[in-house]
Amino acid sequence: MEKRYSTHPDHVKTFNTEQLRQHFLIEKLFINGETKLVYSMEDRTIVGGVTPTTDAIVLEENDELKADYFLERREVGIINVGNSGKVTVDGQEYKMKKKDCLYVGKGQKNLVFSSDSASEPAKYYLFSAPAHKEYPVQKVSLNDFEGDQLGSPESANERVLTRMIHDNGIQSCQIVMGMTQLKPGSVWNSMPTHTHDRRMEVYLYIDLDENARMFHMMGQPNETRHLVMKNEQAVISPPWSIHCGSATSNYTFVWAMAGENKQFTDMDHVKMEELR
Ligand SMILES: O=C(O)C(=O)C[C@H](O)C(=O)CO
Ligand SMILES: [Zn+2]
Repeated sequence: MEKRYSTHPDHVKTFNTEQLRQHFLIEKLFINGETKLVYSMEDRTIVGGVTPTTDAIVLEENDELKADYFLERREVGIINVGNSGKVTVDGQEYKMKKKDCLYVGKGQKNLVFSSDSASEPAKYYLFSAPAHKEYPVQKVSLNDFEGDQLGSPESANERVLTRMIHDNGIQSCQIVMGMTQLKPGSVWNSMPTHTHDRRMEVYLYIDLDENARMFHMMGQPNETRHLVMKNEQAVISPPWSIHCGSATSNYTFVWAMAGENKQFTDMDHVKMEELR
């Protein structure tokens, strides 16, 4: 499991492009036939990609966790961003279409991931955080929700935000997770921007054309930086950092947070005049 340490905002100011990418960007999450896991010290979250092809993949316990099994002290939100497949949780099978979301709580021992087609595999995006209590396994599909209509075509940020794991949805200890879909012609996400010192966040960009690029913004509001990202790449946002971006075409992104306040609306909005 790859490890990423927490960073101090004063240190991040000194990073060049490569250092910024090493600390915050997750370039390749989905590798055919493999599990890729990144342990971030930001709220002790784990970001992962599981891409089963011919054989099913079992989510193994990891030596770094010093646990008997992966979810001994953790919970996980799983969103399939690839083709259809199945996830089996302690013998119970869940069919997973693209953009279906499965929450698996602390204490579930055996997670097995498979794809319906080896040549067009499912791609399971995982976001895990420490958990103190067991919550039931639950599955939802994107079309179970209407979503919140945000932005406007005039501001190039017309989008539908869907909360899946949150206070009034699937219950969890720490995880808040969902996705935002940008309408054609709209390219800006999360503007006006915000921070939330109470929790970290990860954005995974999907449905982005192969030749399109995302210019993801991060940093303290008065000291911003950007990362150029491609489809299916993820970026870690420390609690003190803004997180927003604009791409050269529309896209979808999965957002996932963990920390001490699960209220989605707990955000410190940044005034445009503060941005530098
Ligand atoms: O489009 C948006 O705005 C978002 O999706 C914002 C994220 O959900 C977020 O950053 C929540 O804290
Ligand atoms: Zn946020």
